[in-house]
Amino acid sequence: MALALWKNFLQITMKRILQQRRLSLYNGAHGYEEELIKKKLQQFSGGSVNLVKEDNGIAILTLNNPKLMNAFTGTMMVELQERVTELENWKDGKGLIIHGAGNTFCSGSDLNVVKEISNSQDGMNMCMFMQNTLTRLMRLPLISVALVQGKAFGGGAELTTACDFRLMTPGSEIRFVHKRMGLVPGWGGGARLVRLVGSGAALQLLAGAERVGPERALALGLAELALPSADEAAALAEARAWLSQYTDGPAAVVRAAKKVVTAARELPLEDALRTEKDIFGTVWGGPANLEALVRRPKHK
Ligand SMILES: CCC(=O)SCCNC(=O)CCNC(=O)[C@H](O)C(C)(C)COP(=O)(O)OP(=O)(O)OC[C@H]1O[C@@H](n2cnc3c(N)ncnc32)[C@H](O)[C@@H]1OP(=O)(O)O
Repeated sequence: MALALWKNFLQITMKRILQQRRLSLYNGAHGYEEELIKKKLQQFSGGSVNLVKEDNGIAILTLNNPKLMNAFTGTMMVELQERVTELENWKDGKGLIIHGAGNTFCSGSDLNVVKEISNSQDGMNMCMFMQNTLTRLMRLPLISVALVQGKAFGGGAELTTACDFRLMTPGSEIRFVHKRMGLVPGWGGGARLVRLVGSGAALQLLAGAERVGPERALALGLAELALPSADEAAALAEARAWLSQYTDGPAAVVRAAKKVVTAARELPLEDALRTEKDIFGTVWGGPANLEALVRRPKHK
């Protein structure tokens, strides 16, 4: 009995590791040393990344380091990876809202950490670590929203681009300040920004380190909605209500919709079509489909 349980545990663990490898970009073959960089990042503690999974299938992920405008310390980078793993294993999940504590989003990586890992090996490993995490975040079968309150700067701006949607409160700003720090995006925010706003606008935002408020973000297609409330709790309630219109309904169907879009966004057409066929097979004749066939709703 104990042996069977142990074997089952090993199988589940192996499956999980393999799934994470598939969803990640970098492994040892790319010179990436995950354990090394995690050990290094653990040396720079402070703040936390908190996750609350609600019964309605929406999770709230809070970047919590308000003393430093929610800048990412080393331990927060590691915690973000852990929270993403938790979300990958949340089979009832449908939506995700990422926001910052203290009514501001995130001021990027903690500059104290940046200084300590400014050598090339640590920098490359940190870059691959964060790209892996944000790629897995982007590929979650959850509809994700960055609720931008206050400032989303540097790595914080990059994080917003790993979400499906960005909602901005009055007075908030997304700003790729990297150039002013002698940098370019390295957490995948450059590649994602070009796909969101096109190469011309992306170049202006990166090379000009331009401030993007709600109005301009809407015009660029960088944000989907300017929320009316600047108040922290009210804005979160508005974001939850906005997201609910898309997460309403059975988890299997909402998750399948996100998977179809992820495949179409990332794969060449023929591969995307085949993947779409496979995902279609998971809902065709499923409980929601059969129930709808009985109900025969009119889509007026
Ligand atoms: C991946 C690449 C990257 O992310 S590179 C990092 C890019 N980020 C930055 O350079 C942000 C630098 N910070 C700022 O420009 C300002 O602090 C901003 C965010 C505009 C906020 O200004 P303001 O509202 O006046 O607050 P403040 O400057 O007094 O900040 C409060 C305390 O927080 C700190 N803080 C802020 N951001 C960071 C950061 N990224 N790393 C470390 N500390 C940060 C400030 O230094 C300040 O701390 P203290 O009160 O002076 O001890």
